[in-house]
Amino acid sequence: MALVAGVDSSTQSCKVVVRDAATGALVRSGRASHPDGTEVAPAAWWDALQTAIADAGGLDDVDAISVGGQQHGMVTLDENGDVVRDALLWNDTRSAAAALDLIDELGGPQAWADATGSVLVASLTVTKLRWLRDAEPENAKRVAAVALPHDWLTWRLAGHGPGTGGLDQLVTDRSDASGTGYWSPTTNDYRHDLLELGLGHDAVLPRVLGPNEAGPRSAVGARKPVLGPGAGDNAAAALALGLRPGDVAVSIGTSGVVSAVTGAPTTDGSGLVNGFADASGHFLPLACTLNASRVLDATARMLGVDHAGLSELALQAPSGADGLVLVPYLEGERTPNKPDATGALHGLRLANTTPAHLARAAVEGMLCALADGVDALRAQGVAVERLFLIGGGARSEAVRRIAPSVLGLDVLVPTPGEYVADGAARQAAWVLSGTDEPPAWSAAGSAEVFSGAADPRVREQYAAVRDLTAVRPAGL
Ligand SMILES: Nc1ncnc2c1ncn2[C@@H]1O[C@H](COP(=O)(O)OP(=O)(O)O)[C@@H](O)[C@H]1O
Ligand SMILES: O=C(CO)[C@@H](O)[C@H](O)COP(=O)(O)O
Repeated sequence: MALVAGVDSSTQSCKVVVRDAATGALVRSGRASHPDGTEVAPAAWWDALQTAIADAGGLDDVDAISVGGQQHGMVTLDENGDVVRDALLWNDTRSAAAALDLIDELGGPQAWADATGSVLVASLTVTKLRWLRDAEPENAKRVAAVALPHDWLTWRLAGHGPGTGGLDQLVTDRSDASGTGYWSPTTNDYRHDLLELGLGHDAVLPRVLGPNEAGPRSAVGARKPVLGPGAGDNAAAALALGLRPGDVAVSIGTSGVVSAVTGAPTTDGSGLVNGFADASGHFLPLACTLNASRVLDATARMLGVDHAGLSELALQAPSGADGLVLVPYLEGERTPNKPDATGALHGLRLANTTPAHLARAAVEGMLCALADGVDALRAQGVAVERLFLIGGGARSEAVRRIAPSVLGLDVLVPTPGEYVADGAARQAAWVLSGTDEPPAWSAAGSAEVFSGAADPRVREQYAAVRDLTAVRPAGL
């Protein structure tokens, strides 16, 4: 039995699954936590990967491995392969002004959407490079190569690292390259001119492998498993779910993501939909919020309950929480682009100031932002017939039961699992097989269907107040 491994190096943790390459059966798994914060030393991801691999029983019997991971994070390397500074993550908003500058310099939002599939916001890597050029020019000058979290971990698994050089051995895939702001999903080419516009000079970029193209061999694991191209986390999840036309994945992790696999690229000049590539050779239009599972975490904390307690409370209050609306911009927001916004509670009355109402408002507010994302995908011509709910937040009973009324469709909840790591494992099996198509197995198993009538009032009351938010006070 050949075994493959898949990794999800996500914002909050690292997960590893080991699966049977032929059947997809889960053999074992492991995990480890990542540090908090939007600025992280990449070494912490490497340490967590080691721990998660050990927790998953090691790689000695594994023949192929692929790494999926959080998108966009800026990993800068000097010519020796040393990290120049801590990575800025996808949810770090300090480059919001740089995004606006770059948009102006290229000729407006549509110019970026046409060139790269996406209008720039602070999440995209090129804006972080511009911030680096302006705020830390000495660091910017030392940058010899730019990678993303999954590229860097793949490179480390191949035996490279601080002091080894070997920048020309960096590899990536279409899906993650498409979130940089200097790669075109339509032409499949880097735009070194846009990289230079951001960073101020050219640099080595990882070679973009095809969806089932073998990378280097891993230095970790007795059999020196072949490394797959890896993927951005959302593309990996789509590969695990085996999304078909009409299927939309709604992921509630640190980020809230609505995405679909399509045969044609999108170039949304409004910026609501990022026109990314997927991990199967197609496209992945995607709307992403900065505020999803942590809105639930924070509300549970405020109420002094755990996730189960929050869910119970939310289900005690009526749909619409008697007019209480939570706008969930706790970390600023990306979709819509409001990097300096804060969250807000609207409609407070004596009748709705209960823990149950607050819990319900948190679940509904978080889901309303995702429902806006579903609408944004529809506006780009994406068919929305089936919604798959995944990510840590999909483990919440309240989220599952309230989602149909807010999203306006039944939701399918696959057996809770690590779909990003599973998609990476499926990619590894694809690379190992050398076939044109990925292996027939999907990791989704059977999905539980949650139904319920749409309650348009919930979205109406949210739409009425979602722009009424305060800006984060200076210095905070
Ligand atoms: N039962 C639950 N209800 C609500 N949220 C949950 C539940 N279980 C886990 N979470 C939250 O899900 C998040 C982790 O999900 P995950 O998809 O792994 O995130 P990420 O990929 O961003 O690291 C955490 O914020 C965690 O608190
Ligand atoms: O920025 C995006 C997508 O564009 C996020 O989806 C990140 O890729 C982080 O994902 P999670 O850690 O929340 O799963």
